[in-house]
Amino acid sequence: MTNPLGLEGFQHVYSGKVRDLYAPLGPDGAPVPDRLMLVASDRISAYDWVLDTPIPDKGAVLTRLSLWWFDQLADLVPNHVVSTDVPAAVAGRAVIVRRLEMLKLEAIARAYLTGGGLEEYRAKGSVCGVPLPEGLEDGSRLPEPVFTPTTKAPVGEHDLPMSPAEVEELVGADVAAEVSRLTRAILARGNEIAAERGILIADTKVEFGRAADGSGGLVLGDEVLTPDSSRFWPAAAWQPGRSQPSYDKQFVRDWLTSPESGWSRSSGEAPPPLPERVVEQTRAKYVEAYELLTGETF
Ligand SMILES: N#Cc1c(N)ncnc1-c1cnn(Cc2cccc(F)c2)c1
Repeated sequence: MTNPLGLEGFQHVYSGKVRDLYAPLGPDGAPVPDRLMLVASDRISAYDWVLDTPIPDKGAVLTRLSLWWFDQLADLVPNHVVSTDVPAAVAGRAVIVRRLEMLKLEAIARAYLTGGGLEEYRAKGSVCGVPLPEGLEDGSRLPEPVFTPTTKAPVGEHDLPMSPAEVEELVGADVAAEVSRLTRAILARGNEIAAERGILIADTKVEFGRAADGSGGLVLGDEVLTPDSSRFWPAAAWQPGRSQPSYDKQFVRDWLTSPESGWSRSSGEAPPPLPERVVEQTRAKYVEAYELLTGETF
């Protein structure tokens, strides 16, 4: 398996849209059994495309934000973070984590109604089997966060909504209830903190695993409450009844859908490279979100 970043002592395991997974190698050249390294790239995706143009520092900003959230949530749930002692080539945007047996589901919670949840609500008056009040619109705040899990689809396929019964069949009733409780609690805590700082987190996707030896309970893996795993909205612009502007991707979306880009979503062609001003505006939004939420300077 090729090693895209040429990281000595690491074996490339998997590449997602914007992140990569590596296995640290031991002195014998074999993967260290209970460790992985998550690397966040500067890649950005929009309209289901990974864009050609990187956003400088995006990987580092989102890594630092996720680490900060793991700390804010440590009283709620243990996490997989081991250290940030990583190769210089990925310093600041990679994390050494405990290797877990990951649950085969995307644990999603929604605090505001939009996207796929809104579509289901409009069709059924409920989301993932949870009845919702009448009269909700795009962007409506839900009475409390709703657990709306999906499958982890193979690459190139779409994740599918899971009913409570399907989650219980997959992981058992007790673990299903705990995953639901924790996912909703993480989003509620995230919004308690973010709303004070001008950001609404409409929904979020987290991943849980269990220690490989089966000991202990659920461990929070992956990344947590970043603009890549969650919908971030500027609180000041919140207006139910329309599509909400994205905190971090609106400059990209606006340019790609403007005549200036010469691109059409329906063309099936890859989007063109982003102009430098859009790159700089987008980088600034990631840094702004990090600094507002954490109170730290990037
Ligand atoms: N986190 C975590 C994790 C863990 N602690 N133990 C075992 N497996 C995983 C794991 C497997 N896939 N992913 C998703 C993912 C994340 C980051 C980059 C990617 F390319 C892909 C996470």
